[in-house]
Amino acid sequence: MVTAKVWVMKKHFEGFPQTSDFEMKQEELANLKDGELLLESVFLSVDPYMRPYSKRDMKEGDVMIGTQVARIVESKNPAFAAGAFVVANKGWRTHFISDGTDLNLLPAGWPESLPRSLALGTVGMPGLTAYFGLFEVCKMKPGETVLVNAAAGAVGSVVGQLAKIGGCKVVGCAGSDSKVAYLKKIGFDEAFNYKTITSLDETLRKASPDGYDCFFDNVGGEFAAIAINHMKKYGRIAVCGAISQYNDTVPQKGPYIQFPMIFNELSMKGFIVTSWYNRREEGVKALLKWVVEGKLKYHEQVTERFENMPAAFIGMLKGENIGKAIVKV
Ligand SMILES: NC(=O)C1=CN([C@@H]2O[C@H](COP(=O)(O)OP(=O)(O)OC[C@H]3O[C@@H](n4cnc5c(N)ncnc54)[C@H](OP(=O)(O)O)[C@@H]3O)[C@@H](O)[C@H]2O)C=CC1
Ligand SMILES: CCCCCCCCC/C=C/C=O
Repeated sequence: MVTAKVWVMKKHFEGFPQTSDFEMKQEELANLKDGELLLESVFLSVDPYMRPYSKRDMKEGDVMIGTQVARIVESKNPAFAAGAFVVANKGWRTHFISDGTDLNLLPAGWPESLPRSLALGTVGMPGLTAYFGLFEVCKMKPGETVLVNAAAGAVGSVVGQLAKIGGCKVVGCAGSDSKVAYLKKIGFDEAFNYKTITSLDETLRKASPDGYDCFFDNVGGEFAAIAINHMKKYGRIAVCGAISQYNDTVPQKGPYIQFPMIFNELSMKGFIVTSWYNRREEGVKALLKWVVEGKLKYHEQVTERFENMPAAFIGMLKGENIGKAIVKV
C-alpha cells in the first residue's frame, strides 16, 4: 500500500494566497488493477492560472490543480514501462494511479543533458503558450517589433526569444534589475524594470518610437491600458494573462480601449493554450529542437521539497522566479 501526500486548498484565497489557505493531507492508494500504473511525481509546476482557476473550478477541500513530471514506479499496462517519465495533470500529489489515458510520455529522444522539468516549462505548457500565442494569435512576422510583459517568466522569456528567432525586435519588461539583466542576456533588444521607471508611456515610446506591431500581454490592468496606445496601425494584441488582476478583491476599473482599437484598427484576441493542443506535438518538437540547438535558453527557479509547494506558488505570484517556477519533490 502506498501513501501519497497531497496539498488541498483548505480555504478559498482572498486577495493574495496565504500558506494558511493550504493543508497537507495523506491519501492511501489502492492496489493496482490490470491496465493501471503507479506513478511518483518528480517535478511539480506552480503556475499563475492556479489562482483564477481555483476560484472558478475548485471548492474548499479539493486537491490543488496542477501538472507534474512523474516516473512510472509500477506498470500493469503494457503500453507503459516502469521507469519511464510522463507529464500528468494530477494536481499537487506525490503519488497517484492512472490508467494511462491521461498521460503524455516525454518526447522520444529527450536528451540526457536536459532537465526533465523543462517538460513543465520551456518545452511544456508555458513554452507552447508562447509558441501558439506569438505565431498564431499575434501572427508575428519578421521585421516587426514585439512587446512582452512578465518577460523574465516562463511564458515571457520564451516569447522574447521566439520573436528574436523569428527576426523581430523585442522589448520586454520585468520587476527587478536582475530580471532585466537576464532579458538582455537572452537577447532582448530593450528591457526595463517596470517598478522603477517614472513613466511607462515615455519608456515604451523611447524603446520603440514607431510603436509596436505585436503586444503579448501577460499582465493586463494598467500596463495594458497604457501599452495599447503604443500599438502601430493594424497591431495585434494576444491577451494571454492578467496576473496584475488575479489577486484583486475589488475589480479594477480601467481607461476604455475603444479609441486606440478603432483609430489604429487593432486586433485583440484572448486565448487558452490548450485550445491549440491538437498541435501540441508540433510545438513540443519545435521548442525542444531550439533548446537543443542552443537558440532557446531556459532558466528554472527550483524549490526543493513537496512540503514547500505553497511557498513556491506564493513566491511565483510575488515575482520571486526567473524563468519557470518548479518544485522538485
Ligand atoms: N492563456 C493561456 O493559455 C496561458 C496564460 N498564462 C498567463 O501568462 C502569464 C505568465 O505566466 P507564467 O509565465 O507561467 O508566469 P511567470 O513565470 O511569468 O510568473 C509570474 C510573473 O508575473 C509577474 N507579476 C506578478 N504580479 C504582477 C503584477 N501585479 N504586475 C506585473 N507583473 C506581475 C512576476 O514577475 P515580475 O517580477 O516581472 O513582476 C512573476 O514572476 C500569466 O498571466 C498566466 O496566467 C500562462 C500560461 C497559459
Ligand atoms: C493538460 C495540461 C493542462 C494544463 C492546464 C493549463 C491551462 C492554462 C491556461 C492558462 C490560463 C491563464 O493563465
